[in-house]
Amino acid sequence: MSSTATAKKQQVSSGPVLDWAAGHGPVTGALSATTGAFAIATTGAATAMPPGWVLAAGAAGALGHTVAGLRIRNAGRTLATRAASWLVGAGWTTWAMTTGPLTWAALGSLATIGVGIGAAARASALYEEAREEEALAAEQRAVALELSAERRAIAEAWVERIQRICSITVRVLAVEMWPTGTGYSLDLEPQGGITWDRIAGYSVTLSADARLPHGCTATASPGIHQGRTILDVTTVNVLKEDCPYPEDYGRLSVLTGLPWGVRTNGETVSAYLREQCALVVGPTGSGKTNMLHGILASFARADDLLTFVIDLNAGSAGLPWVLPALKGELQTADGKPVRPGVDWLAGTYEEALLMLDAVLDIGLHRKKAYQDLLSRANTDLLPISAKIPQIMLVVDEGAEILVSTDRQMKELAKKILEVIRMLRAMGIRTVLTALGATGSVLGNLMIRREGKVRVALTGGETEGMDLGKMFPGRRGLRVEQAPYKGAGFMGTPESPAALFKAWRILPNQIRDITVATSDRHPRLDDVSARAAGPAYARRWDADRTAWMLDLALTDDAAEENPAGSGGLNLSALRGPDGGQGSPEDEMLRRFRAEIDAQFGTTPDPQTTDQGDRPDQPAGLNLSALRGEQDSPAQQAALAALLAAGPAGTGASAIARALADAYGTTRQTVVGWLKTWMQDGTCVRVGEGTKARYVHRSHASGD
Ligand SMILES: Nc1ncnc2c1ncn2[C@@H]1O[C@H](COP(=O)(O)OP(=O)(O)OP(=O)(O)O)[C@@H](O)[C@H]1O
Repeated sequence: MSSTATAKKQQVSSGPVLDWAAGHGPVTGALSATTGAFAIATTGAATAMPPGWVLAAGAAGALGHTVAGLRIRNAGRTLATRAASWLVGAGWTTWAMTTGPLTWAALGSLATIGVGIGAAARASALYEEAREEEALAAEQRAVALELSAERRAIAEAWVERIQRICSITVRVLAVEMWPTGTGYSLDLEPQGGITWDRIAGYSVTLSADARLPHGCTATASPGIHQGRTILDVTTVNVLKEDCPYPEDYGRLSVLTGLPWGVRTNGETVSAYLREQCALVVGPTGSGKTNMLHGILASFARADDLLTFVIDLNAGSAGLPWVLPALKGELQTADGKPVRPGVDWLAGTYEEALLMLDAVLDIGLHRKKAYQDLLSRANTDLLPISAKIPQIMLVVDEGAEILVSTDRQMKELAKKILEVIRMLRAMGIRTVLTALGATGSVLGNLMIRREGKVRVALTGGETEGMDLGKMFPGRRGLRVEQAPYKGAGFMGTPESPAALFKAWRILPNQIRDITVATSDRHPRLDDVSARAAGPAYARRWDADRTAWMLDLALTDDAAEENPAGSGGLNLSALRGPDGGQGSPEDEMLRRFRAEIDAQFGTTPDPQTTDQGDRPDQPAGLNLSALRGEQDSPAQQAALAALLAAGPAGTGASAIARALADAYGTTRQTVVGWLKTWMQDGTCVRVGEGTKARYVHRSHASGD
């Protein structure tokens, strides 16, 4: 008894060993069947295997495949083809075993059977495929039928409603259900040359007639051409819910749009500010400050924007973006200090004036200095990039500054308007906020013309909220449609004014974004930094940022000691005799030293031989806050200065002396020397490259 036959018998009876549903292509299937049959026939003939066994195995094979085929719902003809292949194969094997498999007749008929099985398998595979596709298509047809029944019902209802209420006959060309499930859009063709604004005028009545829930609207806007209208119908009030600021802090660009919130259909609404200025109106409590943080977040995420903020209300709009970094509370993943999320923050009139003068100087200088670049690029718009960043000037309650009658405010207003009027091409744009959309704010031609990105946060407030003036030509917008904090209307040249919700952004997200975007902020290009001069370079100096820390200290002190007699005392803000610093002092000192070393935007003039004059500083230089005398390196520097005697010494010589022991850079020594000069510890003799520093104990004797 041959072992092959036994094995085959075992396989047939043991069932699970064979996978009857195992896939074979027509060619491999036919090959496998014929070679298998031939092998069994030759072995069977040689070992005198009873031919009946092969027939039994063939019948079992046919049965197994039929059962498996039924299970996966193969077509009848596929089952028949498979079963027939098994039976024909088994029949040939039985015949060949009795008559001898190695004859021309046996081999020829086996080849013919192989070709036959292949062809039949191919035909049944094609048939199965076609069957599957047809089943799928039928399923889709059923879904589409159901959907189109719903769409048809919507279309019919709106054709009837518009006819009844507006007396306008419309044809509905399409109904698109929003993927968010919060409404749908109708593509309408009003008959008789009627335009979209006629339907828009009936928006409120149409919404009421459609029994839309509160906060939902039917808003008409222009379609693909003048004879078409899009009617957006919201059926779920998404404005009521909080929309948290998305956790993706990915890279943005002013050229590709800055997302500021979401529409009622869940789509993101973006501002394109390369050429446009923006106006954000919101009465107290409407969520304006929150929205401003969302805007600053979008600017921080862009790698071709630098943000300058003016907030005369104690800088509160910009402080959350600056203070945590300035106080050294933040660190990047690799332990580096973090750059503030805005590049310049002015909280006082004087600082705002400095900033505006610098911005105007930058703009005017860019016009001259980039002439070549503009002609090479064949454009009159400065090509903005990470190398030549756009400056976004954000002025909180700026619209109120523009209409103020106060002398100082008028001075600022004049400069803000100059920026808006003259510096579009040179990549300087503004975002102004206002408490109300009143005639006095929107009466300004410059704002109307240049500030077409407009946001009105209503918070349900109707006073001073003239939506008609804010979004001229856009009918059917009513304050009552958005009575929620952070909700309102936003319109841009690209996206007509409609309801939207500003993302809710929390302080910890501001900190996270500050960290995540720290190494993404561009540097002010050299041309601009030179034009802006010391006003820009020294924007983080102690005397100019003291107010921020004072505010923080006042807050901390108030918390710790209501009487106001305690609290933190940062040695950076003290005189040299201030004594030991707290851990906060140390952190501040380290932050300033590192940020000076890493983020110098332009060379600090005191680090160049000729520029050793305090009246010509440049670069992000926080050294003025380095007043502490408690670091060993600084003590060593002081000792070197003393040791130099009346002849004095230079910053380079001191840095060289300290380099090995402390790794101190020349820039750091320059900072110490400057502080010592200011507090009288040393004096400078000589100018330019001949400048030497002499300790006061030697200088006074002369
Ligand atoms: N987009 C928003 N989503 C949800 N809630 C918001 C949103 N914006 C603001 N709020 C809520 O409204 C409150 C007031 O917001 P915000 O301080 O931004 O208003 P404001 O208009 O600047 O008011 P004020 O001028 O008094 O500061 C917030 O504390 C928050 O609870």
